[in-house]
Formats: sequence, structure tokens, C-alpha cells
Amino acid sequence: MESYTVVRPEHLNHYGHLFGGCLLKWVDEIAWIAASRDNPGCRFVTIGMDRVEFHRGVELGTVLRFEAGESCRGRTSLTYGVSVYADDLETGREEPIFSTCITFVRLDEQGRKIALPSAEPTLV
Ligand SMILES: CCCCCCCCCCCCCCCC(=O)SCCNC(=O)CCNC(=O)[C@H](O)C(C)(C)COP(=O)(O)OP(=O)(O)OC[C@H]1O[C@@H](n2cnc3c(N)ncnc32)[C@H](O)[C@@H]1OP(=O)(O)O
Repeated sequence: MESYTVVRPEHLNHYGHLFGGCLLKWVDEIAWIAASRDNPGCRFVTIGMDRVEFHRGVELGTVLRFEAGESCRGRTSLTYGVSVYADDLETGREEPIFSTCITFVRLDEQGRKIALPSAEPTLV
């Protein structure tokens, strides 16, 4: 799944760059939407996020492109890889700025973990 957002003033930290917490929120939300759309009827909660590293500051007005896709499926959990790119609207080029993997667990109505709809676990 692909999604875009633009970095606005309310997303900046006190140094004037994108606040990392905002990026993590977007990444979690977009991966959750992708998992929920790919698995209709399933309720997912986030259980874990892989290594988080910010190697590049992101400026006000930057257009961010998010790419999320399933990378691994277990019994009750599935993992989505999310990559984030900064688009340069002047040149049309884009630069990778962040990536991580997020794991979700399927819950039933009572909040207990339950098996995913598909039969066999797969690993990448
Ligand atoms: C949801 C409703 C929305 C309503 C519409 C509004 C939407 C608006 C916008 C949405 C925005 C985004 C939303 C995001 C979703 C939250 O942010 S949810 C909030 C944060 N998350 C939580 O509160 C979950 C808290 N955790 C728990 O309740 C329990 O850990 C759980 C989920 C019931 C699991 O129970 P557990 O005994 O800890 O699980 P355990 O057996 O150890 O592991 C279960 C599976 O997870 C795997 N696992 C365990 N630890 C890890 C780890 N660290 N890393 C990777 N995998 C792991 C295990 O390998 C296992 O996998 P399988 O082999 O079964 O496939």
C-alpha cells in the first residue's frame, strides 16, 4: 500500500525538523491500515516495531511517500515492512529516509490473540 503526507508546522520538533514521534505514528498507522485492508474483518494491535534509526532530518513542506507491505506471517501475528521516502517536487527525485518492520497480532472481540485466517505460517 502506498500513502503520502506533507510535513506541516505542527509536525516539527523545537529544532525545526520533523519530530520522530510523528513519523513513528504515521508508520504504525499506515502499516495497520495496510494489514487491516489485506485481512478484512481482522482486528489488529501493534506488538512490536523493529530497530528505529533517524539518519536524516526532514524539512518543513517535505512530501513523504510511505510504502507498506506484508513481509512475514505467523500463527497469530503478521509483520509489515514500511519504507518512507522524501519526494523532491522540484526534481521529481526521492530519497529514502526511514524504514522499519512492524508486527501486529490479531485479537478477538474479547481482546485475546487468535489465529490468522490463512492456514500456514510463512517466513521471508
Ligand atoms: C485496533 C482497533 C482500532 C480501531 C479503529 C481506529 C483506528 C485508528 C488508527 C489506527 C492507528 C494504528 C493502530 C495500531 C494499533 C495500536 O497501536 S494498538 C496499541 C498498542 N498495542 C497494544 O496495546 C497491544 C498490547 N499487547 C497485548 O495485549 C498482548 O501482547 C497481545 C497482543 C494480546 C499478545 O499477547 P502475548 O501473550 O504478549 O503474545 P505472544 O504469544 O507472546 O505473541 C503473539 C505473537 O506475537 C509475536 N511477537 C511477540 N512479541 C513480538 C515482538 N516483540 N516482535 C514481533 N513479534 C512478536 C509472537 O511471535 C507471536 O506470533 P505468532 O507465532 O503467534 O504468529
